Amino acid sequence: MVPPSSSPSAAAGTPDATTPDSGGAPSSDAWRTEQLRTENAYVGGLYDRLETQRARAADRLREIHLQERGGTSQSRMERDTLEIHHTRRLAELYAAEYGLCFGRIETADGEQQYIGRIALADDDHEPLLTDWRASAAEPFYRATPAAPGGVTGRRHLRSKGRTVVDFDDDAFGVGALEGRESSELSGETALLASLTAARTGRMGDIVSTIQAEQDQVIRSGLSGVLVVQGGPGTGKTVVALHRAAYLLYTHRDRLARSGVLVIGPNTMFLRYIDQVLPALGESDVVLSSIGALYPGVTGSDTETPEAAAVKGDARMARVLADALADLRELPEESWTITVGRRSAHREELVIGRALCERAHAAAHRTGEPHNAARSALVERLTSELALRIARDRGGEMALDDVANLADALVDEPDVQAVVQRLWPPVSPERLLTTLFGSPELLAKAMPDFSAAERAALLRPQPDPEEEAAPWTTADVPLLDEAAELLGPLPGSAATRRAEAAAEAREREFAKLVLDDFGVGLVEMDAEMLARQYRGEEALRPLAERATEDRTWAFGHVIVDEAQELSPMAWRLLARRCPGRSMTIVGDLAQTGAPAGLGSWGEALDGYAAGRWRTVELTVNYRTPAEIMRVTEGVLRAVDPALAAPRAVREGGIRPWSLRIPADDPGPALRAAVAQEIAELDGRMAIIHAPGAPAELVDALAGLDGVAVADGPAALDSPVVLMTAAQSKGLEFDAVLVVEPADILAAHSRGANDLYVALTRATKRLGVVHSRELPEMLTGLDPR
Ligand SMILES: Nc1ncnc2c1ncn2[C@@H]1O[C@H](COP(=O)(O)OP(=O)(O)OP(=O)(O)O)[C@@H](O)[C@H]1O
Repeated sequence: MVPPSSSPSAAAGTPDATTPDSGGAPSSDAWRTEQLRTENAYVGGLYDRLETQRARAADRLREIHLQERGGTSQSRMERDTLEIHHTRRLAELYAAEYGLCFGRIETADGEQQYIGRIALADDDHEPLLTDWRASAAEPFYRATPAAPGGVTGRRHLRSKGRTVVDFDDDAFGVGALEGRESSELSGETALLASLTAARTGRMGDIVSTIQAEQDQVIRSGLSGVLVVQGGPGTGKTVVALHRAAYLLYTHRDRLARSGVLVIGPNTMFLRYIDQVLPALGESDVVLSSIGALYPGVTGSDTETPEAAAVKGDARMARVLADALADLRELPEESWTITVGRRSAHREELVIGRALCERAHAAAHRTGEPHNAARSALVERLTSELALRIARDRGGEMALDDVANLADALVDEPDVQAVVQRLWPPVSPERLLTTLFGSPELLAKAMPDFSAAERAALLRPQPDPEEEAAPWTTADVPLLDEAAELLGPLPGSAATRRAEAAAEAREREFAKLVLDDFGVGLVEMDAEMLARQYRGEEALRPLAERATEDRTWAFGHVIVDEAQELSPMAWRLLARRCPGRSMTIVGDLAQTGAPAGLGSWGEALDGYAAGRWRTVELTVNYRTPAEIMRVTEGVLRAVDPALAAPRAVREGGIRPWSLRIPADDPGPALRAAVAQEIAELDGRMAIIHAPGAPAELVDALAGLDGVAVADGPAALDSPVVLMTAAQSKGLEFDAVLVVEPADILAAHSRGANDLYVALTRATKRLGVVHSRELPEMLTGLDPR
């Protein structure tokens, strides 16, 4: 319970708490101290209430745990469901600890409403705290001095632990204070404090300082495809994650069953963002990169840009279908086989091309994927052969006998060999390996690609004794496309794994059932068992179930750095989101991938024509104005028509450049890095062109805290060495760009990569070079 002295009505009792009484000025120490005392009393009451709620949820959980494990399976299921519910609630209540309440609004009628991470009410259901996602909280984020929408005052609270240590007031309308400059930023002081705080290697949430244009994106409707275009640092990533939390809150019934998928460019980025949603109390979200969307495979980033571009090309869908068609043989004229080798009815059969074509047609007519359609081919082939045998034997043969004969033919080795040639069972892995290993097949299936493009895909057939080359990220959409064409392969490793897991779960469930009813006492109806089993299955965490299932249909898909996705990756995502409820977040100026996008229509017109809308974010929260000025020429080189987002602040630190000797760059580079480390408060990235950074690593060897970005954990180091492509989506207090001319020259989208590298810093930017500085880089102070 909130203590009476600090109840909402008591706080409202100071009619305009955001303005001073007649004796004080808004910034007078006495007035601020008094305001802080009032706010602390209220917020203290909210924490008491939070504790009460936690204790209640913990008690409920304890009661559930104390219940006998016995009872019917139905009652155990109910118990498990309740356990999940209360565990989740408890997690939510704990996640809300930090910054539980971060602001309040006041309306003309004197009503005050406190806004926080979750909703809290007293025992009479009187609201004490409004959840930031509730529609009632919208004015807190949307009100501006120009469009206050009934809000007369807004206060942002800043806390340390459970104590409110400061607050900022935005004044509106009639209550606006004279002489105070009105800013279009909401909670400016809190915002700037958060933007200039030292980075930790993990993205944090921004619930307390979401800006109006960002709030519109977050609360945009669920259906259709929302494209959020915005330059570097405009908050696209953080906004997309808050949108996931908002959508799960607002459409819980729909999305809790199907889940939300968030796609990021690589595992390092996923690690960078992975604490945002848990901090907002959300767990039914799957974070993945495209390279991890095919169960059982983790795509590596070892692809050449040429191969990645070809593999991402939309025409590859047809190439795979043609390559598959090529694996289905037809005889030139006929094949002759022997059946009944071990019986008295040994006979030779001629299987002509026309029969094989009819069998192929029967399989195609099913409309099933390749592996599933095989049985129709077998049926057609064996029944025609059985009829022929019956006719050849003369005399009448009962229909049942013909059917039995057809069944027997299925097991004939020669018939099986024919079926194998006509319609071999194929796994996605085998289809790709066969295609990439055969210049002839590549030439046949890819007539409209150049010889160089076909050569980019060629790789040696793996020696059966040796481990095959690992699959790459660009292979994953192809594997998925192939899986769609082929359907599951009975007996494949992936199917066996899934079957084994399912069997284990079924056994566990069957054991429960037997425990309930006793062996042999009750005959369970199979359908009932299955229903019960599906119930158990639903209790497994959604993220686990969705990740294992290639055919999972997500309720909403969020794609970050979406400009990097190839047409084949878009096809894969469209399959994962048949309802086309998506949020697409990106910046066409930052496209670095060879198969990446030139326009949003390229990706979306094919899947969601007339169902996608675009919004633009225009303010750069990350990069100070001094650094953005350095990037102006680079952005022009990317595309003269593009406009940079407006930097929200000057940083006060001039970006610099340092020329180092070309013949022995090591010592000077090391000295420059050491100097930056000495200045560093937070995290730093040293960004270089693609290729082995051996000399960089050598030069920096022994410097404290320097790590190579070879995995997500590298972000825990104070200083990370990475390529421009790896730095996409990340941010650091300081950035050192090494040899920008090499980044520019690395590939056709080098300017885009350089733009990305230069815009990663929140405070300091240095450029170290031994070659000429590219002319497009201006505004650097030479050291
Ligand atoms: N309203 C806000 N309050 C506090 N911090 C914010 C706000 N909006 C953005 N930021 C911060 O600005 C930084 C940039 O945000 P984010 O990474 O989401 O931008 P982005 O548009 O995805 O950038 P890029 O395209 O360059 O990767 C992050 O540190 C983010 O937390």
